[in-house]
Amino acid sequence: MKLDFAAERLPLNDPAPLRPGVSGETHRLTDVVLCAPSNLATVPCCSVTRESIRNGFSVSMAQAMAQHSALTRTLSQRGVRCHIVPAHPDLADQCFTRDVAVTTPWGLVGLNPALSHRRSEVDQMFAALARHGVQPYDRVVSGTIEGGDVCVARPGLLILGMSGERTTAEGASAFAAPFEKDGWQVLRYAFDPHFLHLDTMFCMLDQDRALACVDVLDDWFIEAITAQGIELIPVSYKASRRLGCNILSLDGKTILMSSVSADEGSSDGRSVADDVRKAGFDVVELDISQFAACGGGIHCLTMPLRREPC
Ligand SMILES: NC(=[NH2+])NCCC[C@H](N)C(=O)O
Repeated sequence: MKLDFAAERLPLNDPAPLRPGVSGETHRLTDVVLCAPSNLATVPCCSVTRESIRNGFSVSMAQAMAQHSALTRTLSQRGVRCHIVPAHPDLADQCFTRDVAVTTPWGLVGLNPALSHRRSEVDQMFAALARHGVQPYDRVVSGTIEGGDVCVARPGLLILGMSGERTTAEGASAFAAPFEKDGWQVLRYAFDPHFLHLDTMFCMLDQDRALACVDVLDDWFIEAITAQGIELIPVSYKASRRLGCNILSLDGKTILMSSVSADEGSSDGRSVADDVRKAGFDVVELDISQFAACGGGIHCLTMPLRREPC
């Protein structure tokens, strides 16, 4: 079934149009924005994709479309409304909707991607949203910032990654301003551009637990997170490179994650999914190998538009 952007959910005369709002990464997800990978290609703009190219990988469009459909179907089956942005032929990374906008407690904020080939993705998403009455609340125009570096962890705590290449200190500050004004604590984490985005190394599972690639995260960051009462479930570097850390929490209980197998780099012969299951979560594993080879996982493929409570 082809899902048009919000078509069935947001009739023009809808008395209660969708109000974007997210105040925590693990509140119940009701609405999410995706974009089909119709034009997915290996752009050598991150370390993982460059490795794929070196290894002779090229995208199988049939597999990418099938994997993305399975993701959309899984979300729909779990009661999440999927809003699909039309794919533009010039935008090879457009399926990674996470990076171009972030929903905050006050509404949708357009970001300022660092890479020129990703900049117009913001306009594409906003045009699709506008056709259904959803308007952005703000847009970052100073510095650069990409959504993979933004973790609205839980009410009162915002975590921002800054590699200096994708997200700069200036972009992070511009995004953080309304949070700081509202009294949120903002944790800024600077790391090497090799790791691309914060969400390749750190993702919230529920209010008090997160997956974390402790091998590569700085000690001070691990301590700062732990001091927040957030327990870390470790993910190996190899598994996080396969986007094993890059998960989507549907409600703090159900986790959509990649089926990275144990021999692709998990500790003690267990997969990351095994560890998350053991911690008591309901895990749904999906094959996203085509996207992982292009540097993005399930967190990158999904841009939450509303979570409740928000
Ligand atoms: N949130 C993320 N980690 N997104 C991954 C984006 C991957 C994409 N190839 C890029 O380099 O921009």
